[in-house]
Amino acid sequence: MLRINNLVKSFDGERRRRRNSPSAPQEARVFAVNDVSFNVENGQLFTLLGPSGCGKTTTLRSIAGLERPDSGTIEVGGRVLFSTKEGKKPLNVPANERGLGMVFQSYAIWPHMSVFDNVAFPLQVKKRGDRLGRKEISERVMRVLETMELANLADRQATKLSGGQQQRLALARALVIEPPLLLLDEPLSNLDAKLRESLRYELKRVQRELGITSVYVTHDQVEALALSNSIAVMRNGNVVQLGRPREIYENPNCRFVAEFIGTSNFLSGNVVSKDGDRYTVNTVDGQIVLDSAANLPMGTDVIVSVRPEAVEVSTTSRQGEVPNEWKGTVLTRAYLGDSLDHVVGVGKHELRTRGNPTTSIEPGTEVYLRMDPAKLVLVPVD
Ligand SMILES: Nc1ncnc2c1ncn2[C@@H]1O[C@H](COP(=O)(O)OP(=O)(O)OP(=O)(O)O)[C@@H](O)[C@H]1O
Repeated sequence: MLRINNLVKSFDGERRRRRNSPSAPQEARVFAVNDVSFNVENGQLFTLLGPSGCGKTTTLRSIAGLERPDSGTIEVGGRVLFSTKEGKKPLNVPANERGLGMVFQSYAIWPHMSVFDNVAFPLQVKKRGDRLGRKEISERVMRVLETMELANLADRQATKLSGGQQQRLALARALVIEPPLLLLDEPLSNLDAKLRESLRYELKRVQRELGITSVYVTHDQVEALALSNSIAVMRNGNVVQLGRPREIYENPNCRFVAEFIGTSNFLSGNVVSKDGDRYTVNTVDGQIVLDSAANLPMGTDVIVSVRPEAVEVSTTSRQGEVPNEWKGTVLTRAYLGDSLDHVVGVGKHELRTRGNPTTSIEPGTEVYLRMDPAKLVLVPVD
């Protein structure tokens, strides 16, 4: 449904020109999007995830037609919206002719209109040939309002809605034109945590029910994991990893991704032996064995990423029965409601563990940490 190929968008750097030195050099151009390619299948929710400034919004705005890329191609449903293919005339379909649905962080509903009119407006301003009759508009608006659970508020003035209802209205307005592609830029970030969580599921339900292909921008990894069929993790204008949520969480391909998605312990070491998929890694505090499909030669410097939930903490030893048992001392613990974290000092390392809240061990206690080889991830050194 959506194909992005080799998209590049740069901006002028800041001109450090002072009044007394007008010839001061301009800073290098900022490559907000630097050779980004990805495809989104029909009916999928695809998320661009990354820290502030990594190029998510610029990618989305380029798809929307609100930024003019330097080069690349953008295709929606087989229709080329932007292209700078060599030897061909550049093509750039204006934003208002792309027919895409957009929802932004600031929901920008029209305050002087009712809920119904807000949703009807995009249909009423369609070009004469494409315009629907009054009855058809009314039916379509009410259908979308029902999906968004706003039908009973159709006559209410838009400003007299709660934040969550206003955001649902913004979504209804984007959906009513039945766009081939829906673009969402941090649509939930203005809402409080509880509302954000409930709207997240609502959004997923609507997206799945309507089968609408969507591109979602967020810096919130929990939101990305909960909502997406696929995630592209971005850094400095590049996509560093692209995959399904579980793949990205369980098999981050570099330290940046492992750090950005969830919490991880990192153990530096080097490969001392390899037998099939089973690696042995030496660290300053002991050996670790783990399973990895990576193909790394002996002596390679690596990082072993250990998710807190992959570490079992216990006051009794099973030395000799299971691999990867390390002895340490509990430094702190934190009760998180549905789980309990211990931070355990082992030599030079401090490892965070996460487990059932019924296991709570006093700081200062000597404990044994056990790490399941199948749950550890070998991450190449960046
Ligand atoms: N109009 C502009 N002029 C100059 N630089 C810009 C412009 N828009 C974006 N940039 C720069 O491009 C880079 C990517 O910005 P972008 O807004 O796409 O990032 P983002 O990942 O969406 O960040 P955020 O989550 O903070 O919105 C940043 O370094 C930003 O400063």
